[in-house]
Amino acid sequence: MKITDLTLRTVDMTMKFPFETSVGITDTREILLIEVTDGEYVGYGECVADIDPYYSEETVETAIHIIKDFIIPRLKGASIQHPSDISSLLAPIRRHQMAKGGVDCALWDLYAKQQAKSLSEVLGGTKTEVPVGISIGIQKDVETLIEKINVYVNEGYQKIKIKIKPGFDYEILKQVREAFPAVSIMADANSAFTLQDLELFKKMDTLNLLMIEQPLAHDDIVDHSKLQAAIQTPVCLDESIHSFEDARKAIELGSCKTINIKIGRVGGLFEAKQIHDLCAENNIPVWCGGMFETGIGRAHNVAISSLHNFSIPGDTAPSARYWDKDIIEPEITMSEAGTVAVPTEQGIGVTVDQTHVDSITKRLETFSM
Ligand SMILES: O=C(O)CCC(=O)c1ccccc1C(=O)O
Ligand SMILES: [Mg+2]
Repeated sequence: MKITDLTLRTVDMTMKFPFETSVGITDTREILLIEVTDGEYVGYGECVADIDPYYSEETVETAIHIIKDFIIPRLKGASIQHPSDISSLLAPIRRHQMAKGGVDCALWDLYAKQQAKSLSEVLGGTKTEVPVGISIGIQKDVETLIEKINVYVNEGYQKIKIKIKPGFDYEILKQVREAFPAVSIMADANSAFTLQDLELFKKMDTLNLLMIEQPLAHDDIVDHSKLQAAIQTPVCLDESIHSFEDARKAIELGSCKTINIKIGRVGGLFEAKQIHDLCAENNIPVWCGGMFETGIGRAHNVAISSLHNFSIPGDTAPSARYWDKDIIEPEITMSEAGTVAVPTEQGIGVTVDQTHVDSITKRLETFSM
């Protein structure tokens, strides 16, 4: 692969509404974008790190540091034949998955464009559209939550994910289930509970939830295996899984029955595909999580979701979910049936609105490769 330049760009974007999880509230984001070019094509990636270290130890600042001071020097000295080489090239850099993931995605997009293929095709995707779920932040009361769910169900979303935390948990989910007996409903705790809450999870176990996502500590697979043994509802791991090896161990321990694969959390598309394949071999369905991405990150999420074992609707809501104006055109839209089309154009299949991106750019630095 020919690469001539790599550009790091951060853009300031304000979400349509503050989004609360058990970790905190997100309303404005400084988002790190990675652009790689060979002089003819440009590949785009998005680093999903926040500006602060409360959800993840990585931040925009740490990612810029790791990319500038360690990843770029390794890329400069390497001969990359295929983007699947990047994962092993960057393996000596310990962790920093989100920094690696942004660069990895940009290089996969560039490669697909050089091959005149869609990213989905290069990854081995088989679907022409993917089912879409929606993630709903913690609301001020259950009435507000039910009102929002009613709107989203009517818009066609195929999975309703409800953020929970201590005090906004079983009773809320019970009333939601009573209001929507047939809707596919899941809960995401973002590690807000412990095994001391086992009785609470046994009560949730009566609500026919699709899954309970990351109920326990962000770095745990042992307590999750004890919880999964005690309840029928599938446990889904998100924050606990940073790599293929984490997934292998979690499966071996019985810590989960499904995995939320986030490209950025696991270090890029190759690792995400490896985890997808491992789960398929173990009859464990997967789905693609979201991190409030721009259309660039969402386009990567749609591409990876086209692989066959991404059989559960992902958090792949369209551009209008979070942004008054996305940085791509056309924006990602959802059909009335609750699906997003998998682009057939080259690479990620979306065009960056360069005028708009330039107008919201906060930081910009280009490195020759
Ligand atoms: O981007 C989306 O639509 C999903 C957002 C979401 O749920 C989320 C957003 C930020 C951090 C963690 C999570 C999560 O899935 O746990
Ligand atoms: Mg989650």
